Amino acid sequence: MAMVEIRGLRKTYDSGFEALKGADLQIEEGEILALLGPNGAGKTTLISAVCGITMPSGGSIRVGGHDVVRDWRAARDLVGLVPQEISLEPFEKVANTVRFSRGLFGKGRDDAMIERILRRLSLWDKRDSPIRALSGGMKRRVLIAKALSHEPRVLFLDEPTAGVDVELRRDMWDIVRDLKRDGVTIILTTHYIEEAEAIADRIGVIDKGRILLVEGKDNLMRRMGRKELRIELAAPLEAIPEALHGHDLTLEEGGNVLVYGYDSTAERTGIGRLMAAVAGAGLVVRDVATRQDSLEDIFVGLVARQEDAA
Ligand SMILES: Nc1ncnc2c1ncn2[C@@H]1O[C@H](COP(=O)(O)OP(=O)(O)OP(=O)(O)O)[C@@H](O)[C@H]1O
Repeated sequence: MAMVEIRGLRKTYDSGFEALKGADLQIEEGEILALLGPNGAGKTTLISAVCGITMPSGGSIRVGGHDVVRDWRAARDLVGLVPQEISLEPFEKVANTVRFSRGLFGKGRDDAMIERILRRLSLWDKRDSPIRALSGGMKRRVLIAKALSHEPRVLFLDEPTAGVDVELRRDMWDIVRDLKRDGVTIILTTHYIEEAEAIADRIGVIDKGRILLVEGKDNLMRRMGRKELRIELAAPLEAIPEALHGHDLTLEEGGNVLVYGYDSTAERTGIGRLMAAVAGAGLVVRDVATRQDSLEDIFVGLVARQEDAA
């Protein structure tokens, strides 16, 4: 059974704006899913619907088998949310605010548990500091601690690293990986392809209220990863010589580089034939390099294709 099961999810806001247009998504227990999409794609709306903050207009959502509308209390119990915006009580102390969050879920006081969470997030030394005395990075950690305070099985992180520096971003990634090791299912939204590439098991791409694709990260890169062979020439060419016209080539960098696009998973890439033809045409090769599409290229391609189809 999937830990989170979203079927045909629609959300039309009171303004009449359709933020989700029938989204389907299944998230397995213990995986890290990165939901990638541009501004306004519907990421926050989707998370809010799963967490019971936004009422869906149609479709269904189950968490751990519990319907988030009919059986909201059981569903909500399983879910922790780290919101995008930092909203914390400035004068409250770190440990108290986390303890309070746990209480909101009707869970009994458990100081050992709170200590474990604070230690894991390197907040233990700050437990008696008022929130306002913390750095931005520490505040983000407090948000995570609060979300973990009732021991959820599923954690949503809404753009956890928006606007944070590289070091803190890497810290966040370590925290997320650590939680996964404990078996927590993690869904994070992000604008950063680098982030999805670094920590996700699977990647979902959402745009204009629709999930365009969900696929294993490695698979996605392999399936869609076109490769390029770049042949640097000793002398620039004005045009591609006739002898090479049968190959799928373009001339770049002022005629100094011949670029050959190929599918690296194909049985025959055509590289051997091409290199023989290049030598046969009397061209002197200075260097050869290959380049693979990044997730960024794939993502841009997907969104553009959807726009073409609309
Ligand atoms: N309460 C609301 N009333 C009307 N429209 C809304 C409301 N909340 C969000 N929207 C609209 O729904 C669309 C999706 O918003 P959402 O916040 O889910 O996107 P997002 O993918 O999280 O974007 P971002 O990356 O900018 O956070 C946007 O066009 C937004 O303006």
